[in-house]
Amino acid sequence: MHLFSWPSCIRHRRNTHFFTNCNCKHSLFTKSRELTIKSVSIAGSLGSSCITKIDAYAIEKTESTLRELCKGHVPDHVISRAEEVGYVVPTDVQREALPVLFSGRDCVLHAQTGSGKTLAYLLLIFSVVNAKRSAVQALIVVPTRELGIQVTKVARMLAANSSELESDHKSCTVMALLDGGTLRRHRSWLKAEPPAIVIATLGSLSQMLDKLTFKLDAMRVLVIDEVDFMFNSSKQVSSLRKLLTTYSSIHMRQTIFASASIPQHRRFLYDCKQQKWTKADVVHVHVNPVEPMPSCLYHRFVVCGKTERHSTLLHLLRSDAPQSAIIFVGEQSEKSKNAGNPSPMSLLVEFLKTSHIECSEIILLEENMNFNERAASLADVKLGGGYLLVSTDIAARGVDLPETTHIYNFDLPKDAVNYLHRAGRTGRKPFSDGKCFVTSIITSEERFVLQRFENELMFHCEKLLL
Ligand SMILES: Nc1ncnc2c1ncn2[C@@H]1O[C@H](COP(=O)(O)OP(=O)(O)OP(=O)(O)O)[C@@H](O)[C@H]1O
Repeated sequence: MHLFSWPSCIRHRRNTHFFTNCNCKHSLFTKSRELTIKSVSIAGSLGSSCITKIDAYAIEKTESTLRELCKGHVPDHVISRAEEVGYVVPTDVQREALPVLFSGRDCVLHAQTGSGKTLAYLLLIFSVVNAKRSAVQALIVVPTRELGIQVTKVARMLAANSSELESDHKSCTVMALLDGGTLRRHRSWLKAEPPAIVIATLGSLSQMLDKLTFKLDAMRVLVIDEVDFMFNSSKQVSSLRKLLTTYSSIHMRQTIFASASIPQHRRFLYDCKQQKWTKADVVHVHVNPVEPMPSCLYHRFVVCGKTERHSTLLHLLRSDAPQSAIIFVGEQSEKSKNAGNPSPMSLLVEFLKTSHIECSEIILLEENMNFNERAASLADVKLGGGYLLVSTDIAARGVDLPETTHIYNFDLPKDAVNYLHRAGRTGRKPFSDGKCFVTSIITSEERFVLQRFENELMFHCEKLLL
């Protein structure tokens, strides 16, 4: 055990909490209970002498590999597929969650954006489903079609036969049942040869369940991704409760909730047990509770007048010269729509296109596009090369574009949770220490809003002078 010398203000350690004798009332939390200290930061109001970020030290941590973690649980060909695409070393949430998941316990995966929660629950699913069984055995529910397309892609990649050696192996079938799809084809597929794994948006799933064309009696794993969003969006919450308590029972399934943000998580865990959304012994795997956002993110803000937002953004794009960036724009108000005004998105894209910025591709993604246009937009982004994605918050949850290095809040998000998820669209390379930038363009009246986000999410936002 090689403990390095803690700052003098650290008085002593009890279990996994550190107490200080500073009068600035802050305390230091380790990241997890195995005394593994990867990087901890001092939370709370800090006296200047103590602002130190204690650098990464692993105490007694022998790095395990994904293959070792999954041994005896996940079929070898699935692990080989994961290794082929670079998933060799587990991320923190995978290292902490997989042993709990393989034990069969219900689990709430609560870890930063881009930390690998998707792979964690997919590996669990592949350890449970039997490809030879013709029945839906695992169901993953997602809030948006875009996230559903992405999770389906990873699931199908893991399910594919990696080489001829496994050609006798029947690979798991994966169905995407997403809003905007023609459910007729899905109905015949479900009747003929039910897939082992289904990824669904709640709207499409509810339609199929209500029409009894979708049977859950063989379901062994139910995953609700972006769970806080699902419970908070009024359109979906009644269907979600029905799915959790009527269409299936907690005793017949392993339930997994995943999100990077679970506001008032103690209350949520209490509700999970009370409402019988999960079993009473559900495990809350909370990785890095003192840093809700990845430490590689560098937060900045620029103050400008209401009419200077476009020119300020243009200045930032020219000085940052990002190869791949996402610009988040607020949704158009109903009043503005009814007045027949052009959307802020289209005005901004028009401005950027006529400003000849050095960026190959300006791509638009917003709610009032139809599903095929939305899928085409994201497909354009994934084709490689640089991109400038201009989007509303539809791209804020779960969308995985690892090449993104810059996020611009052209309009501030409506709350801290949305700030966290927008910011989380960058910094998505788990083992890279590359810096990623989150820049907000605000008026002086909005400064207090951003300050509130800083307090809630415990981060510091640097003022940028152009
Ligand atoms: N073990 C791993 N090794 C290397 N890369 C990984 C590993 N696990 C996941 N990744 C990559 O990390 C990125 C983020 O993974 P993922 O989308 O699962 O994160 P997440 O926690 O679900 O994020 P969000 O909360 O934003 O949905 C993806 O590009 C994924 O390919």
